Amino acid sequence: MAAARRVADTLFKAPKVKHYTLAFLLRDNNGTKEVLLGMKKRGFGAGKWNGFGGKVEPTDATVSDAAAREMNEEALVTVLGSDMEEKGTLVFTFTGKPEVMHVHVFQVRSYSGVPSESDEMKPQWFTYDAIPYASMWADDKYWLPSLLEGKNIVGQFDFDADETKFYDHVLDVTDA
Ligand SMILES: Nc1nc2c([nH]c(=O)n2[C@H]2C[C@H](O)[C@@H](COP(=O)(O)OP(=O)(O)OP(=O)(O)O)O2)c(=O)[nH]1
Ligand SMILES: [Mg+2]
Ligand SMILES: [Mg+2]
Repeated sequence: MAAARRVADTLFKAPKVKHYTLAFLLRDNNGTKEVLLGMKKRGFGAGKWNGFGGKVEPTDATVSDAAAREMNEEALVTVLGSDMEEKGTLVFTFTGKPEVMHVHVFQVRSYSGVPSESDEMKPQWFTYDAIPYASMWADDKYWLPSLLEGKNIVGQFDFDADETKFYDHVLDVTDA
């Protein structure tokens, strides 16, 4: 549990911590497992494929509710906070930025509606062998395969100021 210890110390020492959600919608498509990713159209991480999520707001009752709200806003589906399955924590630091990002990671299998394009995301289903890691955040290939295997993750990635590569990381993967 080395990563959990490091994450705890980073959060404890950070001048400011901002909470985010990140959720992956999963489906079984006639026996083939698929995950919904969205091409981010604006803001932080624009031009990258990612799961759905965003800032936890003071009006969200819980982090799970925030994850469901963001999924609903960005993929135009209906998901309940109670259907969000917590899968772990990722912490991101950026050189020169005092603020630390605390990302709460979820998966969800139960939803209604058809994923559709929103102002922020253009959704697309991907089979697990076709995840576009080259067009995702640099850290994702370290932990997303484990997440898709059903594992839980705790990690920290310390990025350079330009947000393109990380110079240090710790990651714990545990069975669910
Ligand atoms: N996969 C992955 N996701 C990341 C990384 N870093 C990072 O912030 N994210 C996620 C967490 C959030 O889901 C998202 C950033 O939040 P956001 O900018 O989409 O916030 P939001 O939806 O509230 O946006 P807005 O309404 O304020 O425009 O990106 C990363 O390294 N890998
Ligand atoms: Mg977002
Ligand atoms: Mg938001």
